[in-house]
Amino acid sequence: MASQISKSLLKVSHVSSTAKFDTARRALSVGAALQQKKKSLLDRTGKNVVLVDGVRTPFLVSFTDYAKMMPHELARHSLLGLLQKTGISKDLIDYIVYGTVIQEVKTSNIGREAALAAGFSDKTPAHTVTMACISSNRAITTGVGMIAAGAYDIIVAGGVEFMSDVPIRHSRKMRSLLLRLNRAKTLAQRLSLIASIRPDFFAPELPAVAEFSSGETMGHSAVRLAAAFGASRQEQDDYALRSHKLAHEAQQKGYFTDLMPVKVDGKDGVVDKDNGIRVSTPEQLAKLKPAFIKPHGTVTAANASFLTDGASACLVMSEAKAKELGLKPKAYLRDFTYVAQDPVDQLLLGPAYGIPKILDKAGLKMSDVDTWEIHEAFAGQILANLKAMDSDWFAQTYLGRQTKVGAPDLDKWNKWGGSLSIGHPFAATGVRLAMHTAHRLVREDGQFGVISACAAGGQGVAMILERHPDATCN
Ligand SMILES: CC(=O)SCCNC(=O)CCNC(=O)[C@H](O)C(C)(C)COP(=O)(O)OP(=O)(O)OC[C@H]1O[C@@H](n2cnc3c(N)ncnc32)[C@H](O)[C@@H]1OP(=O)(O)O
Repeated sequence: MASQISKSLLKVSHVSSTAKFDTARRALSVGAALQQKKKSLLDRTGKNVVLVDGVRTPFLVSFTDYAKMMPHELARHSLLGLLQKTGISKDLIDYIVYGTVIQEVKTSNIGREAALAAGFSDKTPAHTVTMACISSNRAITTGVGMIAAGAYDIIVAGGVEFMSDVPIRHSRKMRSLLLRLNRAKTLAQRLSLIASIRPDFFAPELPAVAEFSSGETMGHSAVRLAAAFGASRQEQDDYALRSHKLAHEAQQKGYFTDLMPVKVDGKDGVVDKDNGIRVSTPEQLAKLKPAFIKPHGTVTAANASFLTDGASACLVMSEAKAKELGLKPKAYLRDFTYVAQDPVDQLLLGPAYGIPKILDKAGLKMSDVDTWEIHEAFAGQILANLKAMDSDWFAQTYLGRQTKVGAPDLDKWNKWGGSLSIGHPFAATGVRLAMHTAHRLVREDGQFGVISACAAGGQGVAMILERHPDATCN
């Protein structure tokens, strides 16, 4: 199994640079229309909900060019970028659903603050969702639900994450003291409280990218998961290298058409590229020390997703509404499901549960899927999910199936890189997955794309997008 994956990875990085993309480009250049090879999927909503288009800011390694901004400002850029790209008037937007994971305390409903900052009417409601790394998937599917319920017609969904500035709290002892100090009625009470301060009160509480119920960091969990499924350090490094190579190639070819440049105050020019894509050599990767469990852990800074700043936004409505407005949708949002499992030993296995569930629900086979866009939290997590899906034991023990789900075709898997290379601003990633799916379906002349991601809390999402006949990859 291990060597099969490694061979496939090598094959993918070779194939991606040659015949397939050239064929896709030729097809595009002659304006080839969608040739549906398979039956269209059933519309479950009665509204034929479509993803009209979506954008994102460039994803930047934290503490780089966005470092002095606030998260709602970054989110504002994505909202304005979406209006600019689609040409839709902001007055037509009925509702905004926006994701974030690590909340800036001053802007707890960041969707609302970002909308106001972007000049949306104060009559446009907005709420913020949080579901860890799948928060913007949750925002999109909340929008689908609102449209299906007939509550609204036109929804903006998206997400932002800003790891360059996260809330750091005083210790519990200090917080308690400060709150009591605030309520003290006399000078004597105040002085007595101040006199009770001890040095350990000053130790701050730093946020960790960790699971609340177990206290374990995501990275630590990924090391254990990779070990449980026998994903070696070499395999993880190979996968990470593949991700960076494919992202670099896609970036060079100008495929990231969902990017909207950001002008950062006080800086010359604009930020117009993701800055975490870094193709290294296998030797450089092999030299890196374990990042989480020392000295034997297999997860390093290079085979883990890095802390990222970024925001995204997309436009969702019924197909009829898009037609009425003269908009050309990119994809149908055909189906979705959420899964949840043991947050300790199966924290990052969302795709292994979500993918078979959504395919069964939609009546599709693995071979019907033309593009896979799967969130890469860690290379070891991706390999563990692939191995779980290709295991009869996993299928029988955990999925209640007689036989394994099977291994997806890696020639169709994350062909423009993924979160390991492009970056992973937690709540913004879902829209990036959706837009890469929609655009790849056009470039690769496919019909169905599957998105899946794991999330803290042991949860996960899987979605099916179907290419829209009017779709372009711009
Ligand atoms: C559901 C979910 O999505 S869960 C996932 C949630 N995400 C996470 O948990 C984020 C995980 N990532 C992290 O916490 C951090 O990125 C870490 C801890 C892995 C690494 O952080 P840092 O140590 O600050 O990384 P840093 O960028 O300094 O890299 C460390 C070293 O690796 C090197 N390095 C990093 N990437 C690469 C690469 N692709 N190729 C070669 N070298 C690399 C750096 O150059 C650096 O080398 P140096 O020490 O000689 O300067």
